[in-house]
Amino acid sequence: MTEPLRIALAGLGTVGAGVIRLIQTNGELVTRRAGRPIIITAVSARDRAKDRKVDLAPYEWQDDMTAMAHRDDVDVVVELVGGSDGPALTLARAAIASGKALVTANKAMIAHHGLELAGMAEQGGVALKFEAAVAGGIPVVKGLREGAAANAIERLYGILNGTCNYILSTMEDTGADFADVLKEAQAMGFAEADPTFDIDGIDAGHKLAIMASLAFGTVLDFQNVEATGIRRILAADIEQAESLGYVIRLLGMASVEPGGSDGPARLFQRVHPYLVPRDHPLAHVDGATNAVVAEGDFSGRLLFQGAGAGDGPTASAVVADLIDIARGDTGAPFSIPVDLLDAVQPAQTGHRIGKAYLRFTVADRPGVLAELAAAMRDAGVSIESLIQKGPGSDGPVLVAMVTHEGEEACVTRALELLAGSPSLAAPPLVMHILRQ
Ligand SMILES: NC(=O)c1ccc[n+]([C@@H]2O[C@H](COP(=O)([O-])OP(=O)(O)OC[C@H]3O[C@@H](n4cnc5c(N)ncnc54)[C@H](O)[C@@H]3O)[C@@H](O)[C@H]2O)c1
Ligand SMILES: N[C@@H](CCO)C(=O)O
Ligand code: NA
Repeated sequence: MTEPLRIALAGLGTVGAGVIRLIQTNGELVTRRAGRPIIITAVSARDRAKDRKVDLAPYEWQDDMTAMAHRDDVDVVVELVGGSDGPALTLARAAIASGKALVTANKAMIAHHGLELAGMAEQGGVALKFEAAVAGGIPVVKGLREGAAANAIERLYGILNGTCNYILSTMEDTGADFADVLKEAQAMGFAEADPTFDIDGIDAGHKLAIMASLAFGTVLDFQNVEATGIRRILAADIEQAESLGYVIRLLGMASVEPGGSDGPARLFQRVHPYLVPRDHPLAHVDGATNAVVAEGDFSGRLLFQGAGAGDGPTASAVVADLIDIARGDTGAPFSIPVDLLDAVQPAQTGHRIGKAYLRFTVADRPGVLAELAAAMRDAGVSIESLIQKGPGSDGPVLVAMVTHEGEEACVTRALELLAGSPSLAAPPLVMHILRQ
């Protein structure tokens, strides 16, 4: 029999326990596909006594997880601890430095330190794999790195955070407000340890930055992802978007803008709540599901959809990476060797053309609509449709507008003109509209 691939598992929470369950359940199938057995030699987590509903008896327990990086009976370290820095990063560096392959589900660590780790892995001739880090069980890293590798990717976008999608689609179905549904989403177990990472778009930003590097061959640049989350979305926004023919989804969106005579190419990366036309496939992605669209110049539109989180789907991605390693894949983790990735500046967004949804919370008195309209006129924003919805008493009313296509800078200018106006009872909300 061929030599087994021996792995050490650090972190036995949702994903770690899922990996053990998968290997115990599908071991034979995994061996046949990998061409050799994948066996767990050692495991490590914070609390040895905890009941994880999986049998840990066959594996050696190791209190010091970093020591797993130095064991002679380990070929691959699987990091399922989490956190961009701290023990996860220490372990990852130690594992690669001592010639082990590394598999991780840790998008925060890869978004912050992925290129450093990939550079170390390339130099050491070992694999670094992170399929589980981006959209959980959906094989989107493989999709971009392998399946779509022959294409220039023109645009990449998608629903990258299950918690936010669950919140938005539940608000849509039930009319409930954000705060109530957030509590439900946390109880579902998808939310990050710090749920602000989910609802402020940071988690989606981690995933977008990783995918953008894979898709465009650019230096991974999480710091320049422009991220806005979903905290300020009201049930009324969802209702008004619906009456205008849209649903609201938190999307990550990335593209490379060609340089031309204006200078070198630039990388656009944005996480933002978008209005998605009801006939677009992403409008039908509900609950905690993720979906990624990659537009290749030869492949056309590719849509990857499935569970972006949860023990089973995420374990499926981790073990798929282990199977690749067992088969001998030690290719560049980001598809192109780190030294050859293009270093690009972040895009300027003011000149981007698109439609926007603007929501104003205004005092219910004469002249307010005229004031909004005048600001739009003076900033060169053309309004396609407008809905006014009020409480029917003296309270503030909501005015929602969809603009015609125009430069984002014009919308920004209109909001500047209205800043500080006593007519506004709350800061306006702007959402972009997805271009088909
Ligand atoms: N849960 C999901 O659905 C999901 C999906 C995709 C990616 N991920 C990523 O997978 C990783 C693990 O997520 P999870 O949901 O399984 O987390 P979890 O909190 O359920 O488990 C974390 C595990 O790491 C251990 N751990 C934490 N800090 C430690 C320390 N200092 N020393 C030793 N052990 C320590 C804990 O004891 C626990 O066993 C994270 O990077 C997460 O972002 C999770
Ligand atoms: N918190 C993440 C987990 C999967 O990465 C989500 O809600 O999508
Ligand atoms: Na994935």
